Amino acid sequence: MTLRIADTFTAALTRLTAQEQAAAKQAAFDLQVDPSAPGLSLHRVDRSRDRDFWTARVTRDLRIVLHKRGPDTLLAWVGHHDDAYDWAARRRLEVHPTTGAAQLVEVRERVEEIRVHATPSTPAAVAPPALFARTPEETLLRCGVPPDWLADVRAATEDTLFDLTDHLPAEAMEALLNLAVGIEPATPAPPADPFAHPDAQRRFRPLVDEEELRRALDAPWERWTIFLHPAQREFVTRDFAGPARVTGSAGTGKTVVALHRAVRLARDDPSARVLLTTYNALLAEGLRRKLALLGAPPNLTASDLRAVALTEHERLLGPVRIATEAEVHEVLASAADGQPVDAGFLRDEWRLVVDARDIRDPAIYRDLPRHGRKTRLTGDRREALWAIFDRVRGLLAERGLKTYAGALHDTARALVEAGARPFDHIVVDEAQDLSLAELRFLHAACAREANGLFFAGDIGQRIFRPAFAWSAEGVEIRGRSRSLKVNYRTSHQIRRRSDHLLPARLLELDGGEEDRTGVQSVFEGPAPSVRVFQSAEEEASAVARWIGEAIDAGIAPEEIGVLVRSPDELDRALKATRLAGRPGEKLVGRAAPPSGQIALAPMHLAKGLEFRAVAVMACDAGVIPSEARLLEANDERALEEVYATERHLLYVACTRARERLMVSGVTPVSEYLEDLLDEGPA
Ligand SMILES: Nc1ncnc2c1ncn2[C@@H]1O[C@H](COP(=O)(O)OP(=O)(O)OP(=O)(O)O)[C@@H](O)[C@H]1O
Repeated sequence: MTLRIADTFTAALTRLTAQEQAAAKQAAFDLQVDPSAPGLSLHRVDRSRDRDFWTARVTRDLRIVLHKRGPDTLLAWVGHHDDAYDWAARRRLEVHPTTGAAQLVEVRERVEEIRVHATPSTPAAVAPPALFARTPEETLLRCGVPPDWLADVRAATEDTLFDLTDHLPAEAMEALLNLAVGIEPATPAPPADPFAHPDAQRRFRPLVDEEELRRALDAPWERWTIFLHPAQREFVTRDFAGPARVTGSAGTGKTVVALHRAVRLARDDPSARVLLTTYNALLAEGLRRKLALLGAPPNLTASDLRAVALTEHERLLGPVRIATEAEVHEVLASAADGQPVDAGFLRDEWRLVVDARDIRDPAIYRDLPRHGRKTRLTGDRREALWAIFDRVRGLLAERGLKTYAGALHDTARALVEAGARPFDHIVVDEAQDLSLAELRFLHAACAREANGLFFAGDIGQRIFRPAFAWSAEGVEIRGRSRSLKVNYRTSHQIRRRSDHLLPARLLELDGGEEDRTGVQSVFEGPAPSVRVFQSAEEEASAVARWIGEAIDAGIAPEEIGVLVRSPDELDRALKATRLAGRPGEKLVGRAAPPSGQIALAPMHLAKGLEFRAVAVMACDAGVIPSEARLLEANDERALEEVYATERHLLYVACTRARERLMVSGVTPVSEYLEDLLDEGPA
């Protein structure tokens, strides 16, 4: 027997109470062991056109809907008795005549309430045109639209297309959204096995053993644990001859790819040492939590980069103490004592050039092309500066200190010299924020070229580290980098508005270009609210009202986040939540939102989190972009960098929202709000 689980089953399971879920899971296990066990009292659903639908008894009132054909059993749905029979009566499992994919299709004539044809709020004179009125039928069929639904699709306008979301198979809906923006459906040859079609693989997953069934049922709301998009699956399973990368805007499932790929590599070769890593400890903790849902094999380590690097340093070079930022500043000041050099310039020159690139030779410093640093330096000036940097290294060594970048460079060198590369495969999440030293370390730590380094990241979300050309470090991903285009996290409305913050194309220093267009969200929600207030009090009251509305709409406090630019604005967030009668909890230095409470967080900490509702507040001029950072910028290039990363930060904050987003500030507001205020074309 082949037992499969449908995504409709996991979705239905999440709608049950915890007690009902436990009972349903037990029944699913019983079914896997013996689908004809008498306790399940199987009944055929006589009202269904599809004679292969059955129900299995879970409790007096709960039923699992099964589809049984030949040796195949599909867990299709679960719910209360009458709902279960109704659900099955309205469905058919069929093979799409054009794509050849297995589909659970809603029977058109049984759907009474479909609004597609009705446009009561729009007078006929201004009714928007039907999107696919002239599209050939054959193209719609290639999208996977079930033949019964062709007429509805033809009648759909921009305003009504999303009404079809609950009725059409998800893959057909996505293909239509693509078609609406000019992307033709891909047409793989129909497979011999309808369940082997990439569209079907997203909806039906064979369960090989009890362990897999347990994992699928333990976290049914995390649908990514079982149902991957074909583009995601490709990144997971594909073998690459060299370093490769998955990109994509916020919420397109890059982390999901990184997790599955790391697990896949570790399972394929139990003797391979696999590392899943990211740039900070909070994000690594998040990865470990998610990895637990996939059942990580023992040869897979998930850890933050700093911890991995310092462990390797200790193994090869002994323990190290990393200088704090204050210690580095102090050493720089002592080394420059008496010299006429600007402290800010010196710090940047050390941090962004000499230490970042591990320049140890004065001749190299003298001849260094100053990409990314616009200040011109004469030969004499470079010599004087070099003398200072030389003293800096001496002082650090005297004090038994290394900078983090310095420790990474030393470890990378030691790894190469010893030929002791600790990992066979390394998967890096949030790779846009890797520093040059970190990339060099990773390159040195990875033993294999094929399937060696794999990166997941979005250059539009680079918020911490300056950009640099990866190819100059021997990491050549060009030709092995592609982006994901389906957004699973944010509603169509929130994604579209947040996208206004970034250009449609982002350039990379290697000469690569990332095209951010053509992304589709899989669901709709209310339009984001972008507001400008006269005072902080007014803003706090409005955010409080907005929180109240979200809670009234059934969103739990822990599903709400209030994000601000920096810890300095957290009190404004706290005030708003107090006014809402739900004082939030500040999320400083923790990975997970507090249970039962609204999370208040600075934007930098929001990476890795997501909430059903997000208020991004206190976006005033001077707050974002941060005035302090702008004042610190020493040259035009540094200024551009501040503007870009602050913009990315706001983008990160807005895209943590799944369903509802409010963005606000007190006048004069941040210049970035202008972009968000503009609703753009619908
Ligand atoms: N195949 C899938 N099916 C259902 N949900 C998915 C799928 N892939 C991703 N998701 C969900 O989409 C959301 C975003 O996924 P993920 O965090 O991997 O995106 P990301 O591209 O890494 O985002 P960001 O760039 O913001 O870090 C998560 O809630 C995840 O559970």
